[in-house]
Amino acid sequence: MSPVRTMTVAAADVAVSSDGEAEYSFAVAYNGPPPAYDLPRAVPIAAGKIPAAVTLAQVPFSDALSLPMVQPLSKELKTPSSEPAVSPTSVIAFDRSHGGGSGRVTVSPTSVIAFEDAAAAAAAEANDASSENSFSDNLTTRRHSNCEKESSSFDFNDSSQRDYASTLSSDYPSSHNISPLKTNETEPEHDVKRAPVLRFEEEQEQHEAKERVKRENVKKVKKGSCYRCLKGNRLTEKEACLACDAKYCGNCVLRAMGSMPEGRKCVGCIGLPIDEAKRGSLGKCSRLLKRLLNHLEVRQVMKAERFCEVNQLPPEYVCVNGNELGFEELVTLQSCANPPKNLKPGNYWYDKVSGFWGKEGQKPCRIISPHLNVGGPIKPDASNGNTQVFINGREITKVELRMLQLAGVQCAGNPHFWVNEDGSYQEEGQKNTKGCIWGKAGTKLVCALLSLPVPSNSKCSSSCGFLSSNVATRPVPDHFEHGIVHKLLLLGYTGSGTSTLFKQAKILYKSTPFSEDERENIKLTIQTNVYAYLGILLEGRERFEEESFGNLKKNQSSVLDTTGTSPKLGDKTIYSIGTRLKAFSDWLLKTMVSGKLDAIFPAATREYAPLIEELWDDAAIKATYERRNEIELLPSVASYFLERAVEILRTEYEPSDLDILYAEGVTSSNGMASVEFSFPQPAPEETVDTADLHNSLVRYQLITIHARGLAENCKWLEMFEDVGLVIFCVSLSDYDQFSVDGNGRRTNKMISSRKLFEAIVTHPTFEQMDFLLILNKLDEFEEKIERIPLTKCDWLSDFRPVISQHRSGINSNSISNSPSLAQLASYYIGVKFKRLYSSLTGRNLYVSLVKGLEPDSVDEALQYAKEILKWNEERPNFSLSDNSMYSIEANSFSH
Ligand SMILES: Nc1nc2c(ncn2[C@@H]2O[C@H](COP(=O)(O)OP(=O)(O)OP(=O)(O)O)[C@@H](O)[C@H]2O)c(=O)[nH]1
Ligand SMILES: [Mg+2]
Repeated sequence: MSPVRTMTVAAADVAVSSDGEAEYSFAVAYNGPPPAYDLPRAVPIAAGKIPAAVTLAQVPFSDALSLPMVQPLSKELKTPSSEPAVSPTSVIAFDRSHGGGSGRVTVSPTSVIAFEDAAAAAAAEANDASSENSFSDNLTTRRHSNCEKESSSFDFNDSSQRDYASTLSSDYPSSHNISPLKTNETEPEHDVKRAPVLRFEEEQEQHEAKERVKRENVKKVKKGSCYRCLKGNRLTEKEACLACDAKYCGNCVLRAMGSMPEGRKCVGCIGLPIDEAKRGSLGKCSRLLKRLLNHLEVRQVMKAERFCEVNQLPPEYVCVNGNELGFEELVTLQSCANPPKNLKPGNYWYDKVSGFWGKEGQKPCRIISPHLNVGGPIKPDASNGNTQVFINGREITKVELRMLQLAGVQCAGNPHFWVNEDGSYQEEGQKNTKGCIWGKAGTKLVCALLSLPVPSNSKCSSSCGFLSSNVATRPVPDHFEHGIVHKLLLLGYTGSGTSTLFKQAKILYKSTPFSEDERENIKLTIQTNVYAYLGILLEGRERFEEESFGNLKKNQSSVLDTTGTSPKLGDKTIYSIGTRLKAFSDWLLKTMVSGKLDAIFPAATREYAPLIEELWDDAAIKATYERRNEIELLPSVASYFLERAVEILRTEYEPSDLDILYAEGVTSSNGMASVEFSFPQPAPEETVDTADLHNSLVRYQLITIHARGLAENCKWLEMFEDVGLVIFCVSLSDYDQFSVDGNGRRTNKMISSRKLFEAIVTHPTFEQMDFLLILNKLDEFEEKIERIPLTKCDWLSDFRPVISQHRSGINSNSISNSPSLAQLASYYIGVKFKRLYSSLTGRNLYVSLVKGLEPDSVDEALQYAKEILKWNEERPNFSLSDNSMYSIEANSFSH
């Protein structure tokens, strides 16, 4: 018997004759090379004469050899309207003689499966009620998808094929549990009464083929539209089939999915395994379904989805320590106290002593229940470690070694450790426990940063008794344990704005950006800062006072020159203050010089706060503040705080989010900080694609390291080999700023920034990593560039902007159309960095222009980072042409 090829119907027309009976005709569109023989023809037949097959009774798989058959109905099929629970599903067999004789079309009997429950019947009724329109709609839908499918599944050139069968699946439950079709070799022409013989051979392969075809279809429907009605767009709320990912809008989902005996699957996918990528969403009902079904139905469908047999993970898909699991092992693994969550098919390693669990060849991703009898013995190279340090017989990875070192475990001399489930460890062959890896405060945080798992319960803390600090006992989010978080590493030269961006991310994406404790600490930092700003202002006052005296003296001598008399020198200028304030000023400046401001001020606030009001009201301070632009050391942000100095320096002051954003020095005490978040979901009233919803659940971890930490030979950076994207921040307004090193050498800050950038992008850890350059402080830059030329910085000395006449005022109406000087200059700087990056790495740099103090601007930049990560995943699908987004020039800018 020749193999049977499934062919799809390319076009179907439906007409209703005058007597109310539907007439059907089918045609196959073929766009391939001209065949050497006559093509088969589709002959219109009367729908009423199509015999239908009844439901194939539950045929046990083991009975497959008995070749179950769909029996032809003894009576003729009624029209859909008269018999709603039975709908026509046509099978067309093309019978072509060997050697390319004239094609004949055989329309073979229809297979029909009755609905299994009332809900499905109701759905069918609803379908019928919508009468011809919806029915022809459905056909049109299929016509669209099938037209595309045809070219790949129909091969006219294969002359060995004799029979071609095409199933046209209906909206009603249909051929899904009538397994692969095999028709008799020779079908009598127009024999509409004989049933095809159905076999269960190669069921698995056929299912897979069917699934493949469906997936192909899924790809071909216009993006965003419903797979049934072809209407809607990306924003239309939809439900996706768990098996083939076909997406249906609210109007179509119940018709497409019927009673959902296996959860959310199209009727045609019932019996098919789910797409493993969707395993995590099993049993998680969408808003759309909740609206369409009542509470009880939702529960039933979700329960079926989670527990029905066909949706379970096949045990043999999971391989632990080199052994495929058996059914019992899988049950053991999944039902233990602390199972690997969202277990997917794959190869894993499992350290039965400590409970460490990971993907084969990778670092551990979770700590599960120990001592489970699953899989074989662990192999030394299970995680592909190369450190010569072993834990329970497995050579650990570099990142684990780093974690052990940070946890204070002595790792010199290539030790072999025996680590127990509670984290206590000893060297192999020795009796004494040396300590507990979870013992050191902060180990868990380090693990979080390194994407290493931590124990999910407090067992280790109680047994080791070491964990006392806040950090160590803070619950570590679940996703850290799963390692499904995208890491973004934020770096930049001192003062570039990394902390500001970091805080913006917290404020933008966290519901509680700062805890009470953090706010209390930040309050003290802000108050200390304000005293420091006051100190700088008072220092400026002294300078201005001296200058005034100098000027006065000069004036007096010139008066003396002309008059010959010596007028009495006044002992006051506009910048002079009274003795009380002078004493305070002297003391404050002395404290600042000694570097003890931090230590003294939080405590001294209560004592000195009353003086501040007096100080701020003083005319000399007001006059000094007027000239604040001349005080170099006073940061621009100081005015924000100084203008509210009295309020801020009161003990009852509580910083707002904006205060925290503007505050300097609040991000990290030890040079490193991290925050994890998801990009917010769209507002509930907006309807969204489930893919967008999924996106909004993806977790991101933004990690920042202070430039100081980077200076120490970038040694921190080795820990970040699994970062998805490095965000490097440069302050645009640094181009005219200079820093002075210990030897008194002045270096332009933009050049220092560039040097750090060079060191980071050429660091071995980041060899293959993408970089997003954030050109920050655009607001400051826009204002500054009008006053100070970019050429102040040697590196930027070849900036020759072409200023259009429009901009220079000849046609003031067109100003908005021509780029501003700031735009030209910022693009120029971006391109300078792009060229530098490209020359160092051969790759292209993404650039974003940002105003760090504006939330929307930072949001845009971080969303851009998210897109870059997404592109990275999809990159194999992009062609890297000159026009692509990876181009070196300005087209990978975002602002
Ligand atoms: N005008 C303006 N000021 C900004 C912007 N971004 C940051 N700043 C200010 O620049 C100063 C330095 O910003 P930070 O975020 O502390 O910079 P940093 O890189 O963390 O600096 P260090 O931690 O001191 O190395 C702060 O006063 C910020 O308020 C911006 O886009 N525009
Ligand atoms: Mg900082």
